[in-house]
This record gives sequence, structure tokens and C-alpha cells, in this order.
Amino acid sequence: AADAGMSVTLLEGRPRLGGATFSFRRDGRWLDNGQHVFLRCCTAYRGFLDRIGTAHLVELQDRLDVPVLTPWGTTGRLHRSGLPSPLHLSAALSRYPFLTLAGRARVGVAAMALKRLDPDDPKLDETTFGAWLDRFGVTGRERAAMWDLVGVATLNLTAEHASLAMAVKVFRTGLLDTNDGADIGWSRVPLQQLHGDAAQRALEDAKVDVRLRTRVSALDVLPEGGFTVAADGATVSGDAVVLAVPHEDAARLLPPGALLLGDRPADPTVLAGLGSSPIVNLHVVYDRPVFDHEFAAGLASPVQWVFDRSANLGLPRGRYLAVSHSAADAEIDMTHQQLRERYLPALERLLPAARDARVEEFVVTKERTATFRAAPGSGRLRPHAHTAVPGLALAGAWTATGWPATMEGAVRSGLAAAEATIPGRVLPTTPPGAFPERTTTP
Ligand SMILES: Cc1cc2nc3c(=O)[nH]c(=O)nc-3n(C[C@H](O)[C@H](O)[C@H](O)COP(=O)(O)OP(=O)(O)OC[C@H]3O[C@@H](n4cnc5c(N)ncnc54)[C@H](O)[C@@H]3O)c2cc1C
Repeated sequence: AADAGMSVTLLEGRPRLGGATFSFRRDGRWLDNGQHVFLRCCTAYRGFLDRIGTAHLVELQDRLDVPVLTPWGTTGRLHRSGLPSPLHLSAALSRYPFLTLAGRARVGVAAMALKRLDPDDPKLDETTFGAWLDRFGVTGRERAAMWDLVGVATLNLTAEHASLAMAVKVFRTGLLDTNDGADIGWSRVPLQQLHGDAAQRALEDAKVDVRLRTRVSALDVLPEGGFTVAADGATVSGDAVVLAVPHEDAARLLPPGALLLGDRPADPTVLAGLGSSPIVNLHVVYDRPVFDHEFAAGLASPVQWVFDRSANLGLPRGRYLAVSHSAADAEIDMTHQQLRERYLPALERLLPAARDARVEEFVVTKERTATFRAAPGSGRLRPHAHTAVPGLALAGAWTATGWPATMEGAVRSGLAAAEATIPGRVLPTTPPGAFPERTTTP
């Protein structure tokens, strides 16, 4: 909005920007609240990094390549070639050691059927991805070895709970529509540096009045037009408001009659139906290198994904590992000790070098409401940016972005909300598939 020439005030309840992507200091070291990755197909997110001047601080694989580790020592690889989709995955599939010949055929047939589905078809939001996979005779083992490996990390739900519509979006956009969509990217620096701090600098350069530690308690529509926002004893007024808070907070703050679902008025309390899905991250520092990869997925292990974040702490490679566990309903209430007893032996089984290493630090970060639950029916509960009140727009990864709860969805929602509040103004957007040199003021 500031790029489009608006005078903008940003009210943030926390003492920092960055929202669900943040870092914290512990014993003088920066740890992220949770490992965040993006894919090459996340064009709006990558455009956002470019806009705030941090695109050079991320790594993006030339080609998708994921080592898949097992407790019995066999390592598989999910990787792509330069061939056009779907041939780009055929070599990996034919050599993937965790599928039988029949299993590979079933994966191929299901992938081709999935490519023909439209993620915007509301019917797909009425069933689970798991129920759909069952139609192809996909076994539990194949589901774990292929579909959940990608699906759980991106949807934050297992196939048996995830909406088919969201799964189609992820697998089509990432793996099937183009050959390079799923190349994986990650930050080389703490998230706070990549997002929050850099965004604050970019906003202030764009003359945005950024007010931290300013929690909004009420949002009112004025009879004569315009809005007032009450925040920590102060009142800010404006011609337009973007409400960019999680859905639970939006439900409390939305003025009566404002929410539209499918262009019909809806009571904001229905947003509670979006629910939440937790993520648990474990940060383990060893006294010596134990890991040979940048990251890897685990199979038949409580370790879903493990990342080498040693560079983040200025340690030699392979010493600081971040273990990311999505759809963590069973783990979220475990104690520190229970998580330690579950994950350290599991890491030793996947990484033989960890067996002789000493654990110097074991830190747990839990995000109970990490994302909304992308379950069947969630599509109906995700509003578009515009509301029934002209000048009031909604933003957030939970709104109707077409994406699951991701950084990409969050950025897309922000652009849509800014456009919705500025009638007649065309804002900089990101052309699909392109990584813009720089987002410019129109
Ligand atoms: C542990 C974890 C791992 C994840 N991994 C990935 C990943 O690998 N890849 C990926 O793409 N996505 C990932 N995500 C999801 C991604 O981080 C989120 O979808 C995205 O950041 C949400 O952005 P948002 O702007 O919608 O909401 P948020 O980032 O939650 O921002 C909302 C902001 O509103 C503020 N706020 C709330 N109420 C008020 C109020 N009353 N007044 C003022 N301010 C208020 C909050 O303080 C917050 O800063 C992960 C999330 C978590 C938690």
C-alpha cells in the first residue's frame, strides 16, 4: 500500500515484526521458532524477499534433491531431472528403494490422475486426500514413503486428515505442473534477519509509521466513512484498514456484518471452524559433526525432516540440527524430557555418527496454533480479501489464497488485501513463474 502512495500506519502487538516466522536469543545464539522452507513455485514470497532486500540471504536448490534416511540404513533420494514434467521424476521413482514395482505404478497412476484435478473445484474440499488415495489402492507404506513425506510438511496434516483440494494444490503446483516448482529453498540467516528486521527497514524507508508493542483491541467503522482502531490506549483513524491477524483474532476484531464467505455475509464466530494444527521443532547441538546433508527427510522414524543449521550458530557443519515435526497433535503436549527420549534415539538410528556424539544442547520450540487445519470444509471458511465494508480488507495465510498456510499464502494475501483497500490502484504483483528483479511503485 505504501508503494502505491498511501500513507500507512502498521500496528503490531509484539515487540518485533515477522509474525509466525521469528527467531529468539538463547545463550547468545539465535534460534528460529521453527524451520521454514519455501519452494521455487513460491513466486510471491520470493518477490517479497526481493522487495525487502533479502533475496540474497536464501539458498535455492538448482534441482529438487531430498535424501530420505531410514533407521535400517538404506538411503533413498527424491530428486528431479531436467526433463519436462512428469518425466522429471521418473528416474527418481524408478530407483526409489521404498516402493515395490506395483507401488511405483500406483504412485504414477495416482499422480497422473491428480494432475487432472482442479484445486479450485469445491467438490475436492469435501473429502480427504487419504480417501482419494485409497481409490488407487495406495498402501499405508506407499503413503508414508511418498505422499506424506511431502504432504505433511506442506499441509501440516497427514493425508487422512487433509483436504483433497489443498493436497491437489500442493502436489500440482510443486511437483506436477512444472518440472522445477518443488526445488527447495531455505534461509541462510536467522528468520528474524530474513523477514522481520528487513521488513521493518523496508517499511520505514517507504515512510510507513511502524508501531510495535501496539495491540489492537477494537476496530470501528465510522458512520461518516473511514475507521478508528483502538490500540493500547491510543486511537488511530484511517480511510482504509487491512486486518492482518490470525483468524482467531480476526473473529474478535471484525466489525458486525463485515465478514463475507463466498460473497455471503457470515458471523465471524464461524472462523473458529478453521481450527489449528501444531508444529514442534527440536534444536539439537552435538559436540561433533553428525550430519552430511543440508537437510533430509526421515522414513519410519519420528524424525520427519532434519536440517543442518550449524552455519546459523557459526558452528562447523553438521553440529546444530533442527528437527521439524508437522501435524504434531501427539507431540505438542509432550514434556521436554519425553521429547528428548523420543527424538535423540531416533536421530541416532538415522545418523550413525550421532551415536558417539554428546548432546550439548536440546531446545524445544512448540507452536500450538502454527497453521489452520487444511481439513475438508476449510475452503468454505476462508474469506477473500474484500469484506462487506468498503475500505476494510482481510489478510493472512488463512484467507482464500488458494494455498495452504504458507509464507507464500501470507504474501499473496497481503498483496490482495492492499489491492482491495485501494480502489482503482494497481499494485505490484508477481507474474506466475517469474522472480521479479525488483517490485516497483506503479
Ligand atoms: C513452526 C512453523 C513452521 C512453519 N513452516 C513453514 C514453512 O516451512 N514454509 C512456509 O511457507 N510456511 C511455514 N509456516 C507457516 C507460515 O509461517 C505462516 O503461514 C505465515 O507466516 C503466516 O503469516 P500471517 O501474516 O498470515 O500471520 P502471522 O505471521 O501469524 O502474523 C500475524 C501478526 O498479527 C499480530 N497480531 C495478532 N493480533 C494482533 C492485534 N490484536 N494487534 C496487533 N497485532 C496483532 C501478531 O503478533 C503477528 O505478528 C510455519 C509456521 C510455523 C509456526
